[in-house]
Parts: sequence; structure tokens; C-alpha cells
Amino acid sequence: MTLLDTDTLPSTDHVSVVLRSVRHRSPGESVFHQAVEEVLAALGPVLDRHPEYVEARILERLCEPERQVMFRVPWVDDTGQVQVNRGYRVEFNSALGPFKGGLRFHPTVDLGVIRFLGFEQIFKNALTGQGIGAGKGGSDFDPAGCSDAEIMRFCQSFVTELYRHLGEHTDVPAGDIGVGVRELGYMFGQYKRIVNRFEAGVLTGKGVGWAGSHARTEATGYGAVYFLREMLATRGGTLEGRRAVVSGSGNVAIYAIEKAHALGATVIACSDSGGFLVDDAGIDVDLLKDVKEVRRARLSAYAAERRSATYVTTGSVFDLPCDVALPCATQNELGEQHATALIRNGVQAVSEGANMPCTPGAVALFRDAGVLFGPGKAANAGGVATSALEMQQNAARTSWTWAETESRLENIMRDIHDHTRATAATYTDDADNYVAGAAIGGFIRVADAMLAQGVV
Ligand SMILES: NC(=O)C1=CN([C@@H]2O[C@H](COP(=O)(O)OP(=O)(O)OC[C@H]3O[C@@H](n4cnc5c(N)ncnc54)[C@H](O)[C@@H]3O)[C@@H](O)[C@H]2O)C=CC1
Ligand SMILES: O=C(O)CCC(=O)C(=O)O
Repeated sequence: MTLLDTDTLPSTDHVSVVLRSVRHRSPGESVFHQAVEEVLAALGPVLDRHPEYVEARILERLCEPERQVMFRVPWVDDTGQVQVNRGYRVEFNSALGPFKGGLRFHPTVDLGVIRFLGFEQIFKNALTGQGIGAGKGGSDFDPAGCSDAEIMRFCQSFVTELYRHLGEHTDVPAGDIGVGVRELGYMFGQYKRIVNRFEAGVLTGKGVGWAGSHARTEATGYGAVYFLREMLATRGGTLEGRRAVVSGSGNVAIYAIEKAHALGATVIACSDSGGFLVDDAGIDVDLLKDVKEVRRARLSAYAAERRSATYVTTGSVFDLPCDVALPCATQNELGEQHATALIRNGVQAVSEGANMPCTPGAVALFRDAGVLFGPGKAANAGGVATSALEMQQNAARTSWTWAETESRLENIMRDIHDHTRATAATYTDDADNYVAGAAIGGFIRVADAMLAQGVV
């Protein structure tokens, strides 16, 4: 099957033809198919009003990355053994700016995972309004249990191939699962050594002392909570006094918890891949940061040190009664069973800090039950938006204050929320349909730029 001869079909047929083709051309990439399906399912009303998108084959072009590279990453472990991993960078769309998106180091990474994440990035980055295109990359390297020296050698080898594809005007990676300021530091150092240039804007998420931006570390988690606050406000609610659960205990989760507390909620639980932590007194963020960021230990170490906390290895963090939930770990972690439990326990809003953490079935249950649901494309866009702010500071060789940067993040999240809601109201008559609003809102910005730039 090819991507041809679809422009005379009504939009729903057009969408299914494109979907069939995507499945055919990328067999086995189930999470990529899932991400494409979710976006395309929302686009019918736009395609009906704008046949020019169909004629210009915008959907077909959006689903095909501009470029993708896969490469060998050989490195030597501490015992002197040679290890070989696979590296990826998928440069999805540059209609709005340089390719932009994080790098994930996790043993589950494969091409389909990176393509799903890169595809999501197209719409998310467009929603930020910050002039950034979309890409994603990573490796099946597992940092768990590696020494600092092993992490450095891996990062250096990874960048020794990847550097030729990067550049402040070309492709600008950042962090994601398994990649934080330590890994970005090793990659930046190796990039600088190879190109013999201090090209600050080639990576974001850098340390504040070496051309990084204030608030980038905090931005994704803070942003997801700002988005949650905006959703609650549409029903006259606030976060004050709310019980919250957060999944994950990495970068996004930690700062979601910190901001939720700052806005008056009490986060009573978070999780890692081995289980979850319940702390009815509210998670102690300083202790959590010490355990996860400094000691790089498991959550059980937190429970061992705090009387009000227990670490549970059966069931799910989403089984706990709460008013709001923030899934901040990984894709498809919140399924129909979890959604049913959350709804039964009275959850009022869910804001996705992770990328696609809720399965389609779970999203449908939330929507049917009238639970406010903020999809990751909109709700977790604060991270990449602040990366764009970092690029702006790097280009101007300046550094804004914490207050200036954080206030820009807050305004961007409010704008994303309002734009998503207004788009949903225009195209679906249901302002609460943030899923459609985010997909359509991001799509229109990218599609218009692609139309203007011709067939490229
Ligand atoms: N770091 C960022 O700025 C952004 C991250 N995201 C998304 O947020 C999510 C979390 O990313 P980070 O906090 O940056 O990563 P991280 O590496 O700091 O933390 C990842 C967390 O997820 C858990 N986790 C990872 N894989 C898992 C699995 N297979 N099963 C159960 N738990 C698992 C880990 O235990 C850890 O708590 C990911 O979906 C990522 O794509 C989205 C936007 C920006
Ligand atoms: O800051 C960035 O460039 C990327 C953040 C990211 O990977 C994401 O939004 O999922």
C-alpha cells in the first residue's frame, strides 16, 4: 500500500488510509502506531474545513520523519569488557524550528519508542509557540548500576557519532528518562572537544553554571502542575487542600510534587519501577531529592528513614484515593483498571507529566466520567518550552534570573492551556476535550508552516 490517491476521500477515510499505511510501513512499532492514531483520530473536523491539508499530503508527510539515524555505540565497562549498544536520533519535523527533543537511555528503547516520542514532540513543541521543530533520540543503554565512569564513557561514545547531526540551528537534544544534567554534561564536553567550539545552544538542560537555564530542571514537573491548576480553575477549583498521587520518582515526578505542595496540595504517594511509596504526612521533597538525586537510591531508602512512610510492592499508586493524579513515569503505565479505580475513588483531574502514560482505554474512561484530563502534549510541554528559553538565552549570551524564567514558564503553560481549550471548543464543541484541542492546536501550526514552505 502506498500513501497515494487519498485526497478525494472524505476526511475520515483519508485518516484511516494514512493510518493503515503507517502500520504497514512500520510493523511492530505499536507505541508509534498508538501515538499516530490518537492524533489522527482528532483531526477529522480540521480536515473537513481545510481540504488544502489533504491535497498537500500534510498527514503523510507528518508521519514520516525527515531523517532518522541509527548507530553503534561501543564502550568499555569497568571490568575492561567491550559493550555495544544502539543509538538513535529521529529528526521528525523542522517546519517550526530546529529539531528539538530529549534523549532517552533505557533498556526498553527501540526505534518504535523513539518514533512515538518524536511524533508527540511535533504537536507539543508547536503548542509552546517557541519556534521549535521536533526530534527525539536515545539508546537501549541501561544506566542502572553503572558507575559514573561508565556513564561518561558511554555518553562520550554516543556523542562521537551523534555530534555530526547536531547544531544549534539544526538539532538540539536535551534529557528524558535516564538522561539528566550529569549525562548532558558528559555529552556537551565531548561535543565541544570534537567541534572545538563552545556552542552553548547545541544541547539544553545544561548546568546553570555552564550556559544552562534556571528552572529547566524543574520545568516539566512544575508545568504539569500549572496545567492541572488551570484545568481545575475552569470548574472554580484550586489545588488547595487536594490529595494527590504522582507516579514515578524521577525528574518530572520530583518537581511535580514540589510544585503541587507549593500550590497547597498534599502529595501522598509516588513510585518507582519496583513499587510505590505512601506517606500520609505528605512526601518530604528534600528527603526525596536526597534519595533520588544525590544518593541515586531506591524509594525504599526513603521509607526506611521516615516513620510516616511505607514502601509497597503490590498494587499500584493509582489504587490510592486521591483528588488529582499526575502520571510522571512512562508510557502506558496507567491502564483501564487504574482509571476505573481512580474514578471510583473520586479523582477530579489527571495531568500527564510523562509522555502518553495513559492508555487509550483509560483516557476514554476519564473523558466519559467527566474527569478533567490533560494530555502530555500540552500538560508536560513546560520542559521543552523552557529548553527553548534556554536556547534564547544562549543565543543572546545572557542568563535570566530564576524569577524571570519561572514566570515565563508559568505564562507559557497558561497560554498552552487556554489555546488547547479554545481549539477544542472551536472544533469539537467541547472545551474540556483537551485531547482533541492539543492535537488540533499543534497540528494547525505545523501544517500551516509546511504549506507555506512547499513540498519539502
Ligand atoms: N525530563 C523532561 O524534561 C521530560 C520528560 N518527559 C517524560 O516524563 C517521563 C519521566 O521522565 P523523567 O522524569 O525525565 O525521567 P527519569 O529518568 O528522571 O525518571 C523516570 C522515572 O520513571 C520510572 N520508570 C522508568 N521506566 C519505567 C518502567 N518501564 N516502568 C515503571 N517505571 C518506570 C523510573 O523509576 C523513574 O521514577 C517520561 O515519560 C518522559 O518522556 C516529558 C517531558 C519532558
Ligand atoms: O527539552 C527538550 O528538548 C525535550 C523535552 C522532552 O524530551 C519532552 O518534551 O518529552
